[in-house]
Amino acid sequence: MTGWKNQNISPIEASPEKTEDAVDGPVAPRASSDAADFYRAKPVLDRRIHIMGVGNVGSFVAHALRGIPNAPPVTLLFSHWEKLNKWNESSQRLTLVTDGDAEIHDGYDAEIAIPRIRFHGKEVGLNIASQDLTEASSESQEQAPQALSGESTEPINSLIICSKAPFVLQSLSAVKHRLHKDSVVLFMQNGIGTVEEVDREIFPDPATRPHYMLGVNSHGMHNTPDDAFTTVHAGFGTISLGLLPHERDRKADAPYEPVVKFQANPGEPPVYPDPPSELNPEYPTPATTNFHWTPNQRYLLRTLLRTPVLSAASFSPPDLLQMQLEKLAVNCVINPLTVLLDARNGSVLYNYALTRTLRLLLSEISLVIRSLPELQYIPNVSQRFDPGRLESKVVGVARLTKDNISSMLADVRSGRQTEIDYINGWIVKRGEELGLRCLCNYMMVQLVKGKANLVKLETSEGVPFVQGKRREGQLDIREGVAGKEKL
Ligand SMILES: CC(C)(CO)[C@@H](O)C(=O)[O-]
Repeated sequence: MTGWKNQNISPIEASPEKTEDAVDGPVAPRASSDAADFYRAKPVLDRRIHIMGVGNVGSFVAHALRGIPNAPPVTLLFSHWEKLNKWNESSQRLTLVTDGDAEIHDGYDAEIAIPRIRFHGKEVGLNIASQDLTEASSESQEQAPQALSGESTEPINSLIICSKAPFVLQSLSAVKHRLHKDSVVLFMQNGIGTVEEVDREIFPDPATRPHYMLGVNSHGMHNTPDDAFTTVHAGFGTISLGLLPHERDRKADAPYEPVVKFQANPGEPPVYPDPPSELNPEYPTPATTNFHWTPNQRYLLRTLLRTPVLSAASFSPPDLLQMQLEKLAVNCVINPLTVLLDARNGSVLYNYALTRTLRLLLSEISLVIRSLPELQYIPNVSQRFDPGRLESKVVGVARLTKDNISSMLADVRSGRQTEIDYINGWIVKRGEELGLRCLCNYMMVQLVKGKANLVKLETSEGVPFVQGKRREGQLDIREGVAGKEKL
């Protein structure tokens, strides 16, 4: 062990008042060390939490939040009138089924926020079929009304976005004018890469960009076929939470500085993990892992942490990133393989041909992750992301969830867009940036897309749609079967 610390510390670390505990703006003096006093120092004015993406994860979080003492007001943001109307006609309650017991929570508000279709970084309207996409110009974005009929224009201070990764941009487009620089957006998606897209396309100006948080979920949920507002909590997990540093505070690819884990004797210099033999001049200066929390971030974190069913815990940005990457590695193997095999998660076990396949994938994934500049000075990254250890992780999750249908297989079977671009696709993209060619992962991306296209074709082609009640011998066939002449 060596005493090592980069002399070129970032401005955040250099300013003592901006520690993890600092809040924006003037704060009342801390009269006591009581935690409640500390949190009361700058109360959050708006306790309302908006939840976008009312699928399994969104419903689970919304249900949990309304179950705590002094529950916050929760607004569900629906993306389709059909589902909102269904909600309005229902008892307006969410049900969570755990081990056969149903728990019902109510008191929700509901709003519509219609996803804006985007094409090449621009909003092009609401219905992709009605647009000439090749002629989509920048005008279409400027001319697009900010709020559509029925949509609210009230500011949103705390938003949890649970939409699937490919729909995050469309969904956020619908509320971007309601988010401001002090809002907090908590991202809860599988895969990686949505936040970078949101920065580029929705909030390109760091000065007006909201603050972000990230949630890595390992709870297993599924829906119930006959009730859109009932979710089954099938597997107990955790939600790891943390803030995503704002660009104002940290360069996106700056390595994180190792954190002092041990201080043998008070008063003696801290012991740092083994340093790199010398700092790589190609990387930006290491950034601190201590970032200040804004009042809205702090409020959202605190509320989620006091919601027992979520089993939420908070982590520093580099720890959270590593958890996200571990989950990504597991998803990179189980999700595409179960799609290609059209089989449950356990199918990747006890099959040596598949073990060889997953080892090829993991060797690329491990190399990309271990080469990420962000993790360069974090101790034990090589061991944590060693291909052998990742294989144990994959096998462990496949065993635990052996009877489950992976989320990607479920998407392909029902003709929905998959998250493959944010899973294996992210590995391919980061690999390219680092000069590493990930051919196996690239092939997985293409095979999954190919399989999804095939399923869509098979389910649409030549299948007559029967409308209404048939009398004997009578068959009504709807016009315009995909890929065919009109019948
Ligand atoms: C781990 C996993 C593959 C288990 O089903 C899950 O993350 C999923 O379905 O995406």
